[in-house]
Amino acid sequence: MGEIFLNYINGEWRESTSGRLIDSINPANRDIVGSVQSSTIEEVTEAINAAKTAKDEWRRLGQFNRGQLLYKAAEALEKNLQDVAETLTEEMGKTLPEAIGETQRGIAILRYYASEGARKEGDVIPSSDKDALMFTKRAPLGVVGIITPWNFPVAIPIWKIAPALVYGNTVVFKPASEAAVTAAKVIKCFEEAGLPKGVLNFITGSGSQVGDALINSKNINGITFTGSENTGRLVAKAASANGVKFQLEMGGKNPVIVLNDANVNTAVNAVLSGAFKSTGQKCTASSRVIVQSDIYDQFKSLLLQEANKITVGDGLLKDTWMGPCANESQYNTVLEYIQIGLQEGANLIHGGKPVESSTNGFYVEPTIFENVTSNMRIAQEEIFGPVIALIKVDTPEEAIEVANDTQYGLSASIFTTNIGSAITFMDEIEAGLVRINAESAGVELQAPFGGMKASSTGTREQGEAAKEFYTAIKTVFVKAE
Ligand SMILES: NC(=O)C1=CN([C@@H]2O[C@H](COP(=O)(O)OP(=O)(O)OC[C@H]3O[C@@H](n4cnc5c(N)ncnc54)[C@H](OP(=O)(O)O)[C@@H]3O)[C@@H](O)[C@H]2O)C=CC1
Ligand SMILES: O=C(O)CCC(=O)C(=O)O
Repeated sequence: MGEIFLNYINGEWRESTSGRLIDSINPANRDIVGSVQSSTIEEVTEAINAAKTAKDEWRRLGQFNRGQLLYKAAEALEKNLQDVAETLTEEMGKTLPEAIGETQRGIAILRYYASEGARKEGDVIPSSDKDALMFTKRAPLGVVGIITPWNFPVAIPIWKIAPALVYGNTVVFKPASEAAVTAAKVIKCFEEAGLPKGVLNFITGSGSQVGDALINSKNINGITFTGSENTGRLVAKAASANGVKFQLEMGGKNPVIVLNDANVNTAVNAVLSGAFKSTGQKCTASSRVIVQSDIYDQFKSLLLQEANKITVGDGLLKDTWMGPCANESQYNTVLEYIQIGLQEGANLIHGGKPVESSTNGFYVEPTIFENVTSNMRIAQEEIFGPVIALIKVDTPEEAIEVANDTQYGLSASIFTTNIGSAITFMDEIEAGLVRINAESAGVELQAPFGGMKASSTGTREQGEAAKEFYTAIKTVFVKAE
Protein backbone atom coordinates (compact mmCIF):
# COMPACT_ATOMS: atom_id res chain seq x y z
CA MET A 1 0.00 0.00 0.00
CA GLY A 2 1.27 3.49 -0.86
CA GLU A 3 1.34 6.59 1.30
CA ILE A 4 -1.96 8.03 2.55
CA PHE A 5 -2.50 11.73 1.91
CA LEU A 6 -4.73 13.59 4.36
CA ASN A 7 -6.91 16.67 4.02
CA TYR A 8 -5.25 20.03 4.64
CA ILE A 9 -7.71 22.12 6.62
CA ASN A 10 -7.00 25.28 8.61
CA GLY A 11 -3.26 24.81 8.27
CA GLU A 12 -3.09 21.19 9.43
CA TRP A 13 -3.19 17.75 7.80
CA ARG A 14 -6.32 16.11 9.14
CA GLU A 15 -7.63 12.60 9.13
CA SER A 16 -11.16 12.10 7.90
CA THR A 17 -13.63 10.52 10.30
CA SER A 18 -14.97 8.40 7.44
CA GLY A 19 -12.03 5.99 7.71
CA ARG A 20 -12.49 5.27 4.00
CA LEU A 21 -9.73 5.61 1.43
CA ILE A 22 -9.63 6.07 -2.32
CA ASP A 23 -6.65 4.35 -3.93
CA SER A 24 -4.97 6.05 -6.82
CA ILE A 25 -4.03 3.53 -9.49
CA ASN A 26 -1.07 3.73 -11.86
CA PRO A 27 -2.63 3.25 -15.33
CA ALA A 28 0.61 1.75 -16.65
CA ASN A 29 0.57 -1.25 -14.29
CA ARG A 30 -2.42 -0.95 -11.92
CA ASP A 31 -0.14 -0.51 -8.87
CA ILE A 32 -1.39 1.72 -6.07
CA VAL A 33 0.44 5.05 -6.23
CA GLY A 34 -1.00 6.29 -2.96
CA SER A 35 -4.35 6.86 -1.29
CA VAL A 36 -6.48 9.83 -0.35
CA GLN A 37 -9.42 10.01 1.99
CA SER A 38 -13.07 9.80 1.15
CA SER A 39 -14.05 12.82 3.24
CA THR A 40 -17.40 13.60 4.79
CA ILE A 41 -19.76 16.47 4.09
CA GLU A 42 -19.03 17.82 7.60
CA GLU A 43 -15.37 18.03 6.66
CA VAL A 44 -16.25 20.04 3.56
CA THR A 45 -18.06 22.44 5.87
CA GLU A 46 -14.99 22.59 8.15
CA ALA A 47 -12.80 23.47 5.18
CA ILE A 48 -15.22 26.17 4.01
CA ASN A 49 -15.46 27.59 7.54
CA ALA A 50 -11.67 27.69 7.83
CA ALA A 51 -11.46 29.60 4.55
CA LYS A 52 -14.21 31.95 5.67
CA THR A 53 -12.49 32.70 8.97
CA ALA A 54 -9.16 33.34 7.23
CA LYS A 55 -10.44 35.58 4.47
CA ASP A 56 -10.41 39.04 6.10
CA GLU A 57 -6.88 38.79 7.41
CA TRP A 58 -5.68 37.42 4.08
CA ARG A 59 -7.29 40.34 2.24
CA ARG A 60 -5.75 42.81 4.66
CA LEU A 61 -2.28 41.36 4.12
CA GLY A 62 -2.26 43.18 0.77
CA GLN A 63 -1.63 42.08 -2.78
CA PHE A 64 2.14 42.68 -2.67
CA ASN A 65 2.68 40.51 0.42
CA ARG A 66 0.43 37.77 -0.89
CA GLY A 67 2.54 37.72 -4.06
CA GLN A 68 5.70 37.23 -2.00
CA LEU A 69 4.24 34.02 -0.55
CA LEU A 70 3.57 32.71 -4.04
CA TYR A 71 7.26 33.18 -4.88
CA LYS A 72 7.99 30.89 -1.94
CA ALA A 73 5.50 28.30 -3.19
CA ALA A 74 7.25 28.42 -6.59
CA GLU A 75 10.59 27.78 -4.88
CA ALA A 76 9.15 24.83 -2.96
CA LEU A 77 7.69 23.30 -6.13
CA GLU A 78 10.98 23.79 -7.93
CA LYS A 79 12.75 21.92 -5.13
CA ASN A 80 10.24 19.06 -5.41
CA LEU A 81 9.94 19.12 -9.20
CA GLN A 82 11.25 15.63 -9.90
CA ASP A 83 9.12 13.95 -7.24
CA VAL A 84 5.95 15.80 -8.27
CA ALA A 85 6.51 15.06 -11.96
CA GLU A 86 7.21 11.35 -11.36
CA THR A 87 4.08 11.09 -9.22
CA LEU A 88 2.12 12.79 -11.98
CA THR A 89 3.35 10.24 -14.53
CA GLU A 90 2.63 7.35 -12.18
CA GLU A 91 -0.80 8.63 -11.34
CA MET A 92 -2.24 9.68 -14.69
CA GLY A 93 0.11 8.19 -17.24
CA LYS A 94 1.47 11.08 -19.27
CA THR A 95 5.16 10.69 -20.15
CA LEU A 96 7.79 11.98 -17.74
CA PRO A 97 9.02 14.73 -20.10
CA GLU A 98 5.42 15.95 -20.38
CA ALA A 99 4.99 15.73 -16.60
CA ILE A 100 8.22 17.66 -16.02
CA GLY A 101 7.07 20.26 -18.56
CA GLU A 102 3.74 20.60 -16.77
CA THR A 103 5.41 20.97 -13.37
CA GLN A 104 7.78 23.60 -14.76
CA ARG A 105 4.71 25.35 -16.15
CA GLY A 106 3.19 25.25 -12.65
CA ILE A 107 6.30 26.96 -11.25
CA ALA A 108 6.16 29.61 -13.98
CA ILE A 109 2.45 30.24 -13.29
CA LEU A 110 3.21 30.70 -9.59
CA ARG A 111 5.91 33.23 -10.44
CA TYR A 112 3.63 35.04 -12.88
CA TYR A 113 0.93 35.53 -10.23
CA ALA A 114 3.55 36.26 -7.57
CA SER A 115 4.70 39.19 -9.69
CA GLU A 116 1.08 40.21 -10.12
CA GLY A 117 1.37 41.12 -6.44
CA ALA A 118 3.34 44.19 -7.47
CA ARG A 119 0.99 45.26 -10.25
CA LYS A 120 -1.96 47.64 -10.19
CA GLU A 121 -5.14 46.96 -8.26
CA GLY A 122 -7.30 49.46 -10.11
CA ASP A 123 -7.49 52.45 -12.46
CA VAL A 124 -7.98 56.16 -11.99
CA ILE A 125 -10.90 57.38 -14.08
CA PRO A 126 -11.60 61.08 -14.77
CA SER A 127 -14.73 62.29 -13.02
CA SER A 128 -17.15 64.85 -14.46
CA ASP A 129 -16.62 66.67 -11.17
CA LYS A 130 -13.22 68.40 -11.41
CA ASP A 131 -12.82 68.37 -7.63
CA ALA A 132 -13.31 64.66 -7.24
CA LEU A 133 -11.00 61.69 -7.46
CA MET A 134 -12.59 58.62 -9.01
CA PHE A 135 -10.91 55.26 -9.23
CA THR A 136 -11.54 51.54 -9.21
CA LYS A 137 -10.16 49.15 -6.67
CA ARG A 138 -10.22 45.40 -7.07
CA ALA A 139 -11.65 43.44 -4.16
CA PRO A 140 -11.48 39.67 -3.66
CA LEU A 141 -14.66 37.60 -3.90
CA GLY A 142 -14.04 35.90 -0.54
CA VAL A 143 -14.01 32.09 -0.40
CA VAL A 144 -13.43 30.41 -3.76
CA GLY A 145 -14.17 26.72 -4.40
CA ILE A 146 -11.87 25.02 -6.91
CA ILE A 147 -12.68 21.70 -8.60
CA THR A 148 -10.18 20.29 -11.05
CA PRO A 149 -9.84 17.32 -13.45
CA TRP A 150 -7.17 14.63 -13.59
CA ASN A 151 -5.57 15.48 -16.92
CA PHE A 152 -3.37 18.39 -15.71
CA PRO A 153 -3.10 17.71 -11.96
CA VAL A 154 -0.35 20.29 -11.44
CA ALA A 155 -1.00 23.07 -13.96
CA ILE A 156 -4.79 23.40 -13.67
CA PRO A 157 -4.94 23.55 -9.84
CA ILE A 158 -2.10 26.09 -9.85
CA TRP A 159 -3.61 28.26 -12.57
CA LYS A 160 -6.73 28.51 -10.41
CA ILE A 161 -5.18 28.63 -6.89
CA ALA A 162 -2.42 31.17 -7.66
CA PRO A 163 -4.66 33.97 -9.03
CA ALA A 164 -7.34 33.23 -6.43
CA LEU A 165 -4.79 33.77 -3.66
CA VAL A 166 -2.88 36.73 -5.02
CA TYR A 167 -6.11 38.66 -5.59
CA GLY A 168 -7.00 38.07 -1.95
CA ASN A 169 -9.37 35.10 -1.90
CA THR A 170 -9.14 32.08 0.36
CA VAL A 171 -9.59 28.67 -1.21
CA VAL A 172 -11.22 25.28 -0.75
CA PHE A 173 -9.73 22.94 -3.34
CA LYS A 174 -11.16 19.54 -4.31
CA PRO A 175 -8.92 17.73 -6.82
CA ALA A 176 -9.97 14.91 -9.15
CA SER A 177 -9.77 11.67 -7.19
CA GLU A 178 -7.79 10.08 -10.02
CA ALA A 179 -4.92 12.53 -9.52
CA ALA A 180 -5.29 13.62 -5.90
CA VAL A 181 -1.90 12.31 -4.76
CA THR A 182 -0.12 14.65 -7.16
CA ALA A 183 -2.42 17.46 -6.03
CA ALA A 184 -1.58 16.75 -2.37
CA LYS A 185 2.12 17.08 -3.19
CA VAL A 186 1.43 20.45 -4.80
CA ILE A 187 -0.44 21.57 -1.66
CA LYS A 188 2.59 20.61 0.45
CA CYS A 189 4.56 23.19 -1.55
CA PHE A 190 2.04 25.90 -0.59
CA GLU A 191 2.32 24.73 3.02
CA GLU A 192 6.10 25.01 2.79
CA ALA A 193 5.67 28.58 1.55
CA GLY A 194 4.13 29.45 4.91
CA LEU A 195 0.60 30.49 3.96
CA PRO A 196 -1.43 31.58 6.99
CA LYS A 197 -3.77 28.89 8.28
CA GLY A 198 -7.12 28.54 6.55
CA VAL A 199 -6.02 30.41 3.41
CA LEU A 200 -5.73 27.25 1.31
CA ASN A 201 -7.73 24.15 2.22
CA PHE A 202 -7.52 20.82 0.43
CA ILE A 203 -10.19 18.17 0.69
CA THR A 204 -10.43 14.87 -1.13
CA GLY A 205 -13.33 12.58 -1.89
CA SER A 206 -15.73 11.74 -4.66
CA GLY A 207 -17.23 14.39 -6.86
CA SER A 208 -20.72 13.22 -6.08
CA GLN A 209 -20.20 13.72 -2.33
CA VAL A 210 -17.40 16.17 -1.58
CA GLY A 211 -17.68 18.05 -4.90
CA ASP A 212 -21.44 18.22 -4.56
CA ALA A 213 -21.23 19.62 -1.01
CA LEU A 214 -18.75 22.26 -2.16
CA ILE A 215 -20.74 23.44 -5.16
CA ASN A 216 -23.96 23.58 -3.15
CA SER A 217 -22.49 25.53 -0.25
CA LYS A 218 -24.03 28.91 0.48
CA ASN A 219 -20.78 29.93 2.18
CA ILE A 220 -18.60 30.16 -0.89
CA ASN A 221 -18.42 33.32 -2.99
CA GLY A 222 -17.01 31.89 -6.20
CA ILE A 223 -16.48 28.51 -7.83
CA THR A 224 -14.18 27.60 -10.68
CA PHE A 225 -14.37 24.24 -12.42
CA THR A 226 -12.59 22.37 -15.21
CA GLY A 227 -13.90 18.99 -16.30
CA SER A 228 -16.78 17.37 -18.13
CA GLU A 229 -19.79 19.18 -19.48
CA ASN A 230 -22.20 17.15 -17.34
CA THR A 231 -20.52 18.12 -14.09
CA GLY A 232 -20.09 21.68 -15.35
CA ARG A 233 -23.85 21.94 -15.74
CA LEU A 234 -24.31 20.85 -12.11
CA VAL A 235 -21.83 23.47 -10.96
CA ALA A 236 -23.66 26.17 -12.95
CA LYS A 237 -27.03 25.13 -11.56
CA ALA A 238 -25.89 25.09 -7.94
CA ALA A 239 -23.94 28.33 -8.22
CA SER A 240 -26.81 30.15 -9.94
CA ALA A 241 -29.24 28.96 -7.27
CA ASN A 242 -26.99 30.36 -4.53
CA GLY A 243 -25.97 33.53 -6.37
CA VAL A 244 -22.34 32.42 -6.47
CA LYS A 245 -20.03 33.67 -9.23
CA PHE A 246 -18.90 30.73 -11.35
CA GLN A 247 -16.50 29.86 -14.11
CA LEU A 248 -16.50 26.65 -16.17
CA GLU A 249 -13.96 25.21 -18.59
CA MET A 250 -15.22 22.06 -20.22
CA GLY A 251 -14.81 19.97 -23.32
CA GLY A 252 -13.53 20.48 -26.81
CA LYS A 253 -13.79 18.81 -30.21
CA ASN A 254 -10.98 20.77 -31.68
CA PRO A 255 -10.59 20.97 -35.46
CA VAL A 256 -7.40 21.24 -37.45
CA ILE A 257 -7.81 22.45 -41.03
CA VAL A 258 -5.15 21.56 -43.58
CA LEU A 259 -5.50 23.52 -46.82
CA ASN A 260 -4.00 22.63 -50.21
CA ASP A 261 -1.24 25.23 -49.75
CA ALA A 262 -0.17 24.00 -46.29
CA ASN A 263 3.32 22.89 -45.38
CA VAL A 264 2.49 19.20 -45.05
CA ASN A 265 5.39 18.30 -42.76
CA THR A 266 4.47 21.02 -40.29
CA ALA A 267 0.80 20.04 -40.39
CA VAL A 268 1.48 16.33 -39.84
CA ASN A 269 3.80 16.95 -36.89
CA ALA A 270 1.32 19.32 -35.31
CA VAL A 271 -1.58 16.91 -35.76
CA LEU A 272 0.35 14.04 -34.19
CA SER A 273 1.45 16.13 -31.26
CA GLY A 274 -1.95 17.83 -30.83
CA ALA A 275 -3.89 14.59 -31.04
CA PHE A 276 -1.71 12.04 -29.28
CA LYS A 277 0.43 13.81 -26.68
CA SER A 278 -0.99 13.15 -23.21
CA THR A 279 -2.79 10.27 -24.96
CA GLY A 280 -5.28 12.77 -26.38
CA GLN A 281 -6.51 13.67 -22.90
CA LYS A 282 -6.48 17.43 -23.24
CA CYS A 283 -9.49 19.63 -23.73
CA THR A 284 -7.38 21.32 -26.41
CA ALA A 285 -6.48 18.04 -28.17
CA SER A 286 -6.91 17.85 -31.96
CA SER A 287 -9.69 15.44 -32.77
CA ARG A 288 -11.10 16.42 -36.18
CA VAL A 289 -8.64 16.86 -39.02
CA ILE A 290 -10.31 18.58 -41.96
CA VAL A 291 -8.18 18.23 -45.07
CA GLN A 292 -8.66 19.83 -48.48
CA SER A 293 -8.96 17.32 -51.29
CA ASP A 294 -5.85 18.09 -53.40
CA ILE A 295 -3.46 17.61 -50.50
CA TYR A 296 -5.43 14.80 -48.82
CA ASP A 297 -3.48 11.77 -50.12
CA GLN A 298 -0.09 13.32 -49.48
CA PHE A 299 -1.13 14.39 -45.97
CA LYS A 300 -2.64 11.02 -45.14
CA SER A 301 0.34 9.02 -46.31
CA LEU A 302 2.81 11.12 -44.28
CA LEU A 303 0.49 11.04 -41.26
CA LEU A 304 0.33 7.24 -41.36
CA GLN A 305 4.08 6.94 -41.88
CA GLU A 306 4.77 9.10 -38.82
CA ALA A 307 1.99 7.58 -36.68
CA ASN A 308 3.67 4.21 -37.21
CA LYS A 309 6.69 5.47 -35.30
CA ILE A 310 4.73 6.22 -32.10
CA THR A 311 5.80 4.04 -29.21
CA VAL A 312 3.19 3.32 -26.55
CA GLY A 313 4.18 2.33 -23.03
CA ASP A 314 4.87 3.32 -19.45
CA GLY A 315 5.43 7.07 -19.32
CA LEU A 316 8.41 6.61 -17.00
CA LEU A 317 10.35 4.71 -19.69
CA LYS A 318 12.64 6.74 -21.89
CA ASP A 319 11.49 5.28 -25.19
CA THR A 320 7.79 5.90 -24.62
CA TRP A 321 6.21 8.59 -26.80
CA MET A 322 2.61 8.01 -25.65
CA GLY A 323 1.49 6.71 -22.26
CA PRO A 324 -1.66 4.83 -21.25
CA CYS A 325 -5.17 6.22 -20.87
CA ALA A 326 -5.43 7.73 -17.40
CA ASN A 327 -7.78 5.13 -15.96
CA GLU A 328 -9.89 2.09 -16.77
CA SER A 329 -13.04 4.03 -17.43
CA GLN A 330 -11.26 6.33 -19.88
CA TYR A 331 -9.70 3.28 -21.57
CA ASN A 332 -13.12 1.65 -21.96
CA THR A 333 -14.62 4.89 -23.28
CA VAL A 334 -11.93 5.17 -25.94
CA LEU A 335 -12.41 1.55 -27.06
CA GLU A 336 -16.17 2.09 -27.16
CA TYR A 337 -15.78 5.14 -29.37
CA ILE A 338 -13.57 3.14 -31.74
CA GLN A 339 -16.43 0.61 -32.06
CA ILE A 340 -18.90 3.45 -32.57
CA GLY A 341 -16.71 4.83 -35.38
CA LEU A 342 -16.65 1.43 -37.09
CA GLN A 343 -20.42 1.01 -36.72
CA GLU A 344 -20.98 4.46 -38.15
CA GLY A 345 -19.09 3.42 -41.29
CA ALA A 346 -15.88 5.36 -40.78
CA ASN A 347 -12.78 3.69 -42.19
CA LEU A 348 -10.17 2.68 -39.60
CA ILE A 349 -6.77 3.31 -41.22
CA HIS A 350 -4.48 3.13 -38.20
CA GLY A 351 -4.53 1.56 -34.73
CA GLY A 352 -7.89 0.91 -33.13
CA LYS A 353 -6.85 -1.82 -30.71
CA PRO A 354 -5.70 -2.12 -27.11
CA VAL A 355 -1.94 -2.53 -26.76
CA GLU A 356 -1.16 -5.69 -24.83
CA SER A 357 1.32 -5.34 -21.99
CA SER A 358 2.64 -7.69 -19.34
CA THR A 359 1.66 -5.10 -16.73
CA ASN A 360 -2.02 -4.85 -17.80
CA GLY A 361 -1.73 -1.13 -18.50
CA PHE A 362 -4.61 0.84 -20.02
CA TYR A 363 -2.92 1.17 -23.39
CA VAL A 364 -4.67 1.94 -26.67
CA GLU A 365 -3.04 2.36 -30.06
CA PRO A 366 -3.04 5.83 -31.59
CA THR A 367 -6.07 5.59 -33.84
CA ILE A 368 -6.97 7.27 -37.12
CA PHE A 369 -10.29 7.08 -38.95
CA GLU A 370 -11.02 8.40 -42.44
CA ASN A 371 -14.21 8.84 -44.46
CA VAL A 372 -15.65 10.54 -41.44
CA THR A 373 -18.59 12.86 -41.91
CA SER A 374 -19.40 15.71 -39.62
CA ASN A 375 -22.63 14.17 -38.34
CA MET A 376 -20.94 11.04 -36.95
CA ARG A 377 -20.62 10.73 -33.19
CA ILE A 378 -16.85 10.38 -33.47
CA ALA A 379 -16.87 13.81 -35.13
CA GLN A 380 -19.17 15.39 -32.57
CA GLU A 381 -18.51 13.93 -29.11
CA GLU A 382 -15.44 14.50 -26.97
CA ILE A 383 -13.58 11.16 -26.83
CA PHE A 384 -10.67 12.34 -24.66
CA GLY A 385 -8.33 9.74 -26.06
CA PRO A 386 -5.89 9.10 -28.91
CA VAL A 387 -8.42 9.04 -31.74
CA ILE A 388 -8.62 11.33 -34.76
CA ALA A 389 -11.17 11.64 -37.52
CA LEU A 390 -10.07 12.70 -41.01
CA ILE A 391 -12.71 14.63 -42.92
CA LYS A 392 -12.12 15.48 -46.59
CA VAL A 393 -13.44 18.81 -47.95
CA ASP A 394 -13.20 20.64 -51.27
CA THR A 395 -12.85 24.29 -50.32
CA PRO A 396 -11.56 26.49 -47.47
CA GLU A 397 -15.13 27.72 -46.92
CA GLU A 398 -16.40 24.17 -46.49
CA ALA A 399 -13.51 23.47 -44.12
CA ILE A 400 -14.54 26.32 -41.82
CA GLU A 401 -18.20 25.29 -42.01
CA VAL A 402 -17.30 21.75 -40.91
CA ALA A 403 -14.92 23.08 -38.24
CA ASN A 404 -17.73 25.16 -36.73
CA ASP A 405 -20.24 22.30 -36.92
CA THR A 406 -19.92 21.33 -33.26
CA GLN A 407 -21.34 22.39 -29.94
CA TYR A 408 -17.80 23.10 -28.70
CA GLY A 409 -15.52 26.04 -29.38
CA LEU A 410 -12.30 25.75 -27.44
CA SER A 411 -9.35 25.61 -29.82
CA ALA A 412 -8.98 25.47 -33.62
CA SER A 413 -5.98 25.34 -35.96
CA ILE A 414 -5.40 26.01 -39.62
CA PHE A 415 -2.40 25.09 -41.74
CA THR A 416 -2.01 27.34 -44.75
CA THR A 417 0.60 29.57 -46.38
CA ASN A 418 -2.07 31.94 -47.66
CA ILE A 419 -2.44 34.95 -45.42
CA GLY A 420 -5.95 35.63 -46.73
CA SER A 421 -7.09 32.13 -45.74
CA ALA A 422 -5.50 32.60 -42.32
CA ILE A 423 -7.27 35.92 -41.77
CA THR A 424 -10.64 34.53 -42.89
CA PHE A 425 -10.16 31.63 -40.49
CA MET A 426 -9.30 33.99 -37.65
CA ASP A 427 -12.53 35.90 -38.26
CA GLU A 428 -14.91 33.04 -39.01
CA ILE A 429 -13.87 30.28 -36.64
CA GLU A 430 -15.90 29.84 -33.46
CA ALA A 431 -13.15 29.14 -30.95
CA GLY A 432 -11.52 30.84 -27.99
CA LEU A 433 -8.03 29.76 -29.08
CA VAL A 434 -7.23 30.38 -32.73
CA ARG A 435 -4.01 28.79 -33.93
CA ILE A 436 -2.42 29.43 -37.31
CA ASN A 437 0.25 26.97 -38.42
CA ALA A 438 0.38 25.65 -34.86
CA GLU A 439 -1.16 22.67 -33.09
CA SER A 440 -4.50 23.05 -31.32
CA ALA A 441 -3.03 22.19 -27.91
CA GLY A 442 -0.63 24.71 -26.50
CA VAL A 443 -1.42 27.22 -23.82
CA GLU A 444 0.68 30.17 -22.70
CA LEU A 445 0.27 31.11 -19.07
CA GLN A 446 0.34 34.86 -19.73
CA ALA A 447 -2.48 34.78 -22.32
CA PRO A 448 -6.23 34.36 -21.80
CA PHE A 449 -7.42 30.76 -21.99
CA GLY A 450 -10.98 29.62 -22.56
CA GLY A 451 -13.54 28.68 -25.12
CA MET A 452 -16.72 29.69 -26.88
CA LYS A 453 -20.07 27.87 -27.11
CA ALA A 454 -20.41 24.81 -24.82
CA SER A 455 -16.69 24.73 -24.02
CA SER A 456 -16.84 27.42 -21.39
CA THR A 457 -18.90 30.05 -19.64
CA GLY A 458 -17.14 32.61 -21.77
CA THR A 459 -14.91 33.75 -18.93
CA ARG A 460 -11.17 33.40 -19.40
CA GLU A 461 -8.49 31.93 -17.17
CA GLN A 462 -4.76 32.67 -16.91
CA GLY A 463 -2.79 35.81 -17.65
CA GLU A 464 -4.39 39.09 -16.71
CA ALA A 465 -7.79 37.71 -17.67
CA ALA A 466 -7.94 35.70 -14.44
CA LYS A 467 -8.40 38.92 -12.50
CA GLU A 468 -11.88 39.37 -14.00
CA PHE A 469 -13.11 36.20 -12.34
CA TYR A 470 -11.30 36.35 -9.01
CA THR A 471 -12.12 39.96 -8.16
CA ALA A 472 -15.02 42.34 -7.95
CA ILE A 473 -14.60 46.01 -8.83
CA LYS A 474 -15.30 48.81 -6.38
CA THR A 475 -15.73 52.20 -8.01
CA VAL A 476 -14.58 54.79 -5.51
CA PHE A 477 -15.54 58.47 -5.71
CA VAL A 478 -13.74 60.84 -3.33
CA LYS A 479 -14.25 64.51 -2.58
CA ALA A 480 -12.30 66.53 -0.07
CA GLU A 481 -15.43 67.71 1.72
N1 LIG B 1 -12.09 19.85 -20.15
C1 LIG B 1 -11.26 19.08 -19.53
O1 LIG B 1 -10.17 19.46 -19.29
C2 LIG B 1 -11.69 17.75 -19.08
C3 LIG B 1 -12.73 17.09 -19.67
N2 LIG B 1 -13.09 15.88 -19.23
C4 LIG B 1 -14.17 15.19 -19.92
O2 LIG B 1 -15.00 14.57 -18.98
C5 LIG B 1 -15.06 13.17 -19.18
C6 LIG B 1 -15.21 12.48 -17.85
O3 LIG B 1 -14.12 12.75 -16.99
P1 LIG B 1 -14.35 12.88 -15.43
O4 LIG B 1 -13.11 12.84 -14.69
O5 LIG B 1 -15.38 11.90 -15.05
O6 LIG B 1 -14.89 14.39 -15.35
P2 LIG B 1 -15.73 15.03 -14.20
O7 LIG B 1 -16.35 16.27 -14.71
O8 LIG B 1 -16.61 14.02 -13.58
O9 LIG B 1 -14.61 15.38 -13.12
C7 LIG B 1 -14.00 16.64 -12.97
C8 LIG B 1 -13.99 17.06 -11.51
O10 LIG B 1 -15.34 17.23 -11.05
C9 LIG B 1 -15.57 16.42 -9.88
N3 LIG B 1 -16.97 16.03 -9.85
C10 LIG B 1 -17.54 14.94 -10.39
N4 LIG B 1 -18.87 14.92 -10.13
C11 LIG B 1 -19.14 16.03 -9.42
C12 LIG B 1 -20.33 16.57 -8.84
N5 LIG B 1 -21.50 15.96 -8.97
N6 LIG B 1 -20.25 17.73 -8.18
C13 LIG B 1 -19.07 18.37 -8.06
N7 LIG B 1 -17.90 17.90 -8.55
C14 LIG B 1 -17.93 16.74 -9.24
C15 LIG B 1 -14.60 15.28 -10.06
O11 LIG B 1 -14.38 14.60 -8.85
P3 LIG B 1 -13.95 13.04 -8.87
O12 LIG B 1 -12.66 12.97 -9.55
O13 LIG B 1 -13.84 12.72 -7.44
O14 LIG B 1 -15.03 12.32 -9.58
C16 LIG B 1 -13.38 16.01 -10.57
O15 LIG B 1 -12.71 16.66 -9.53
C17 LIG B 1 -13.79 12.87 -19.95
O16 LIG B 1 -13.93 11.73 -20.70
C18 LIG B 1 -13.66 14.09 -20.80
O17 LIG B 1 -14.47 13.98 -21.94
C19 LIG B 1 -12.45 15.31 -18.17
C20 LIG B 1 -11.40 15.89 -17.56
C21 LIG B 1 -10.91 17.17 -18.01
O1 LIG C 1 -3.50 22.29 -23.34
C1 LIG C 1 -3.29 22.68 -22.19
O2 LIG C 1 -2.18 22.98 -21.78
C2 LIG C 1 -4.42 22.84 -21.21
C3 LIG C 1 -5.56 22.03 -21.60
C4 LIG C 1 -6.62 21.99 -20.55
O3 LIG C 1 -6.89 22.95 -19.89
C5 LIG C 1 -7.34 20.76 -20.34
O4 LIG C 1 -7.12 19.80 -21.06
O5 LIG C 1 -8.14 20.73 -19.42
